[in-house]
Amino acid sequence: MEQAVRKSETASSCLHVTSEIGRLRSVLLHRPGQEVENLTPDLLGRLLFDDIPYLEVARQEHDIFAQALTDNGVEVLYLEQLAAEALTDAAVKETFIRQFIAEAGIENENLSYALTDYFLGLPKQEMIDKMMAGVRREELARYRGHSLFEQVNDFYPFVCDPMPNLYFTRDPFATIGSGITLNHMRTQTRNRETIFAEYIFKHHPHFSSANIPLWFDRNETTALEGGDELILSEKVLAIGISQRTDSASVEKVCRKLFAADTSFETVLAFHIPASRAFMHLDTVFTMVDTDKFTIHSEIEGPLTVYEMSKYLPRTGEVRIKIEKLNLKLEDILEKYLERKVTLIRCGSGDKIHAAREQWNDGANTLAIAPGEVVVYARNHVTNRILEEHGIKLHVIPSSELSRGRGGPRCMSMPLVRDHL
Ligand SMILES: NC(=O)NCCC[C@H](N)C(=O)O
Repeated sequence: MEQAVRKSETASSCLHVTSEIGRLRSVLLHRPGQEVENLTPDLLGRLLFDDIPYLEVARQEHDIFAQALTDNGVEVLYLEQLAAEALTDAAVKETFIRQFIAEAGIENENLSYALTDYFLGLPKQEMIDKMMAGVRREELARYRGHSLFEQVNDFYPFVCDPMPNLYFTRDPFATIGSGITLNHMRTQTRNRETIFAEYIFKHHPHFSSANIPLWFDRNETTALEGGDELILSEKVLAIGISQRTDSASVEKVCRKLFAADTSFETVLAFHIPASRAFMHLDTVFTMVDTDKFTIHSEIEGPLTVYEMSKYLPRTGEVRIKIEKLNLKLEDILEKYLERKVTLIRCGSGDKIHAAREQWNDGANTLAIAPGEVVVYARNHVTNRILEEHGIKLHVIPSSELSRGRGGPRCMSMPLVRDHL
C-alpha cells in the first residue's frame, strides 16, 4: 500500500494536508447518532464520556457546525456514509462484519452467527448506523444465550457496545501530507472506530485507487491518536507523547515519513502531562494563523520536546537524529517556524477562566483558513481575546457536543487543505 509522496504532489489528490491552517477544502465528520442515546451512567468512564449529551440538541449543534463549514466552501463528508459506500462488494462486506464482530470482543460462536445474520439482514446504511449505535440483547430476537459468560453477565444490556466517541473524527486516523496514520487507539472502545477508516481507505472508490501511504497502521501495538498529530508546516510536525500516544509510535511515524519522499524534515515530540484534561496535544494548543496559536497557559513551559530529524549517512539509509530540548513553547515555535509567534492564552490566562474554558475545549479550534477558525460559543473569554488578535470566528453552539470532551478540531478530520 505504501508509496512515496512526492513533494510536487498537488492538492488535486483525495488527501492533501500540509498545514493546520491552509484553506480547508474537504473534511470528514460524523453526525452523532443513537450511540449517544445508548450511554448510561455506568458506561461513562469506560466509554470516555463525562456526561450524557441530549442527542436531539447535539445533532442540531453538529448540523450548525457542518453548515458553517459548507457555507465557507468546505466539502463535508460523513464517516457513516463513506463506510456504507465502501461495502458494495459482498465478500468485502462479509469480511468487514466478521472483523467488526471479532473486535467487539464476541467470542461465543452462536452469538457471532446470530449477529452476522442480524447485520446481513439490514440495508447497508442501517447496518453501519446500528454497528455504531450498539446492539442490545433483545434485538437479537431469536438468539437465546446459555453460555456461562452470558448467564453470569445477563445484567449487561449490550452484546455490542455503543461507540459514542465517533463524532471525534480527528482521532482514529490522521491525514499527513497525502497519506494517513491509521491509528492504534489507547482504549478498546476507541480502537474499534478505526475499522471504519480501514475499510474506507481500502475499498471506497474515492480513495481505493489512490495508493494512499500508511505512516502508521492500526495493527501496531503501541498507541497513537490523531488529536496528538499537528502539522505545523510542510516541513515540521508536532506529535504529543501523551495519555493517548506512546513515544514508540512517534518514532514509527518518523521512520515512515522520513523514508518516503515527503516534505517533512522534522518531527517535534512534545511530552505533555498524562491527564484527562490534557488528553491530546490539541486540547492544549492549536494553530489559528500563520503566526498565532491558542494555548492553555499550563504548557507554556519550559517543555520537554524531542527534536527528531532526518539524517542521511553516506550509505544513503535514513536515520533519525534525536535531540532533547528544554525550551519555552514560544521559543520552540519561533525556532521551527522561523518567525515571531503570538501565543493567545485560553481564558486569558486567568486561573478560573482558563481551567473552565480549557476543560470545554477553548484551546481546541478548527482553522478553515489562516486567521479564521471555528470555536465553541461557551468559551466566551477565549473567543473575545481571539477576536482582539484579529482572528475571524465562526461560533457554534456547544452545550451538548462539549460533554464528550472535544472541540471543533476534535470533531473534524481534514482531508484536503490548500497548500500555504
Ligand atoms: N482530539 C481530541 O482531543 N479528541 C477528543 C476526544 C474525546 C473523547 N471522549 C475521548 O476521550 O477520546
